[in-house]
Amino acid sequence: MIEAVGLTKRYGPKTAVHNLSFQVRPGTVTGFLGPNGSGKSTTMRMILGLDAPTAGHATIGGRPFRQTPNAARLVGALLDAKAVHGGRSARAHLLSLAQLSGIPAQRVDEVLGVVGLQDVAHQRSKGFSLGMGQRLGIAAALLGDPQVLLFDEPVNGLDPEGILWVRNLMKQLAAEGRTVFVSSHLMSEMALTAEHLIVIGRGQLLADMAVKDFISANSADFARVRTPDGAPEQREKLTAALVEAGGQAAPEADGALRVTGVPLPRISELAHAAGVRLWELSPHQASLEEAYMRMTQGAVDYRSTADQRAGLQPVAGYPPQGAAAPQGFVPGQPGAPGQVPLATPGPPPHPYAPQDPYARAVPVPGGPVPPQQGHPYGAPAAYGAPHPYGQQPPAPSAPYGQQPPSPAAPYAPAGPPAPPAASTDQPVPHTQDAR
Ligand SMILES: Nc1ncnc2c1ncn2[C@@H]1O[C@H](COP(=O)(O)OP(=O)(O)OP(=O)(O)O)[C@@H](O)[C@H]1O
Repeated sequence: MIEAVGLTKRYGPKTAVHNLSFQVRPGTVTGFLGPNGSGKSTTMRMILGLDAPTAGHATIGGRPFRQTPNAARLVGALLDAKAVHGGRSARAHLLSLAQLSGIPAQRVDEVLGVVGLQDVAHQRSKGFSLGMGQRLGIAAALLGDPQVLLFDEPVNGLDPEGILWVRNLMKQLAAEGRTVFVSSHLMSEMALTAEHLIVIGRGQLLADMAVKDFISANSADFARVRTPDGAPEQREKLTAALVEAGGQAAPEADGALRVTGVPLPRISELAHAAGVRLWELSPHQASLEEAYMRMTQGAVDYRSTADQRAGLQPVAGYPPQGAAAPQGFVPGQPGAPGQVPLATPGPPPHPYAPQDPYARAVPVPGGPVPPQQGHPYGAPAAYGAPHPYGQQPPAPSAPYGQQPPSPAAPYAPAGPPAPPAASTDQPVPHTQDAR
């Protein structure tokens, strides 16, 4: 388990993290969310002993990282995919990490296969693309078969197949009882991956709760109701009945009604009583993205403005920015675990456009998991389409990826170095993790 208690970090006048307390428990994927500059990386660095807190402390398994014997073997982390010696091959990089922690070379080849880099294992990492670098960083994090894993933006730069693979990897690692703490800006991905969320804004805790609770606490569900086209009087009749019943009915662009404040069965009864036929009556739940946007509106430091010269306009359907924006965060009021410090009581007005394009991204904890495809982490067989290797500069690192061999998974003595892989245009498959 990871625990932060009153964690605070100041850089001169800048308070990056303020009085942050939370726990990350084993067995579930915990998402770490927050706007740019909110302090996620700083928090992870303090957990890993890379930055000293100004106040408070963080522990992993009950001890500060730096005071844990062989701490580097307890934790695997991907913090900065660029922190790697670009002149080394992927295999040499992992081998050096493994040797520092007494991990057999065989494990290096295993994790190279797990992340789908086996065919480029002997290429210098400075020629790796962003996504390949991420894969190398994930390989380093897995190297020691650690019980605690921290990933800072692990899907950054990955192709769709890679994103799916990382999603299944995180879930599988958590299902094995490990502690998995992962930051991401991809809300739809977090909704599919994490069961629990820790959300921060301007260094302070905004929420510490289950994904489903976070969504229901920060969004307003609604029903879409559609009466027959070409019969506006039907819609008006129903609107009047809904309002009389205490609900709200707002017209949508396509002629449907967005109804709040009246449960679905009651809408049906009201329509029946008014003699109004319905073409549609469907429930809609807000997405994690909507809930997140609503909560963090007041804690966003960096906002875009419309480019007047280019004639660009803000994206339709997104909430107004500035003073009129819904305020989900009260500056100066640190949140308590599980607390949602909304500035205004009750569900705030829905800031989004009538359509709800994200409704299907709503997480269903305990719901169906994408099908496994022969890989313990559910990775599809292929790394992806033929990859333009060597297009991008840097590659990753994960200084804490090392761990001792598990007693249950004895490693064979290191064998001779694998021969350089033949060049291929074929997708590179992930292989099974032989732990
Ligand atoms: N070494 C440093 N010196 C001074 N300020 C720093 C330092 N590291 C981080 N900060 C500041 O602390 C704040 C939090 O930064 P941090 O990188 O932790 O945010 P983040 O949530 O990870 O952001 P992002 O989502 O953009 O990666 C920022 O304002 C940043 O400028």
